[in-house]
Amino acid sequence: MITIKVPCSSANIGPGFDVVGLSLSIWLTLQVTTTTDTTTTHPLNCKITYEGEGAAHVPLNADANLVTRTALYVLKCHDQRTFPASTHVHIVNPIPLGRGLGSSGAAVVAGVLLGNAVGKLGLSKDRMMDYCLMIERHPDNVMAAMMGGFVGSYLRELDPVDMERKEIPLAEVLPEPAGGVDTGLRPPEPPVGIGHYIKFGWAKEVKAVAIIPDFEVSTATARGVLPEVYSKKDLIFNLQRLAVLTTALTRSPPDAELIFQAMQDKVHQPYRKHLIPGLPEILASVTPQSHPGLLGICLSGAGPTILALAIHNFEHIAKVITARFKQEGITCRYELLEPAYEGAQVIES
Ligand SMILES: Nc1ncnc2c1ncn2[C@@H]1O[C@H](COP(=O)(O)OP(=O)(O)O)[C@@H](O)[C@H]1O
Ligand SMILES: N[C@@H](CCOP(=O)(O)O)C(=O)O
Repeated sequence: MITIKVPCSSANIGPGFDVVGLSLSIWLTLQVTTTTDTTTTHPLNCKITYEGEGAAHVPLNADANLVTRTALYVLKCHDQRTFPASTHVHIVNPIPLGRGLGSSGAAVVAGVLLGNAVGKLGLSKDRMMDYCLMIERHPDNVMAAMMGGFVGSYLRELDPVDMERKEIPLAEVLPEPAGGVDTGLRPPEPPVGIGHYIKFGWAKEVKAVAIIPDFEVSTATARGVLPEVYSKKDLIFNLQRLAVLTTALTRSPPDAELIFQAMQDKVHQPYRKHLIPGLPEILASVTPQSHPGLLGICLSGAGPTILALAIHNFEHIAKVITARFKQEGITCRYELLEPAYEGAQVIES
């Protein structure tokens, strides 16, 4: 059996829009075996079973499910048109979908690892990132999920030929489901070295409380409300804070006042407030002064999850934010999470 484990992630951490990501301790797991049911043949040789978040609507056909569709992309780039005969992929997914905890990033990373493993391709993690970035085109979630921990990344400026390949419409990279029928087309291979990253340190006592509302915000929708251009003032506001934040979160004991201010943002959160009722009030009212133990608070990824970084008082902080959402008629659950330092793993047994 091959087991593939990929952590969820929280992108942005306030000012680091599309730049920083923190992998966290909720794990998407794939169990890959050979199916014993030889009476049924599955399209593209792949039987999918699924349990966990979104089980009622996540597709179970290999050319539609994001995990196996991604794996097929990697396989087809290596002239393997299907999964090896009788592949069975059992997906266990505790990452809530569309909540800003990087479920799609984890699915893409898991899919690339799956393609690499079943196709026996021997790709490095760095090369696999290129495949991930052809599909999820902001690096923060996929980089953190693959590499683990608190990660900063940038996309290299590509030469015009590579840029053309990288900008190929997503529909050509991941063609629409063809009902198990192979279109015969070889998909575009990624340029080499699209994304580059560095792992920051992390003060061990800092934990992440994720307050997860019971509604979804698709990342595509939440990117659609952002402006095309920003003022110099707002850009400098974020850059100043991000420069301080990445080191402030490594220091022990953490400086709550410094971190709280360094987690302020003017690039994405203000524009997303219409998608998340109560967001500005929550971000402004939960502070280290009002809630000892709190270090900083932000929208997790594109939301609607709120991420509170804290060193103690976790339950109280979660309950206060949950109560504020309740005033808006929104119910929440919360999880106390730790960084997933090791990132994505493939275990063969
Ligand atoms: N394990 C999975 N298997 C299949 N599809 C998934 C999985 N995880 C996420 N997805 C797809 O990704 C979508 C959510 O992506 P997105 O809107 O980017 O939100 P998130 O913030 O959770 O990444 C889901 O609606 C689903 O289509
Ligand atoms: N930088 C992206 C991150 C999206 O994260 P997700 O977990 O909501 O998919 C953005 O803010 O759009």
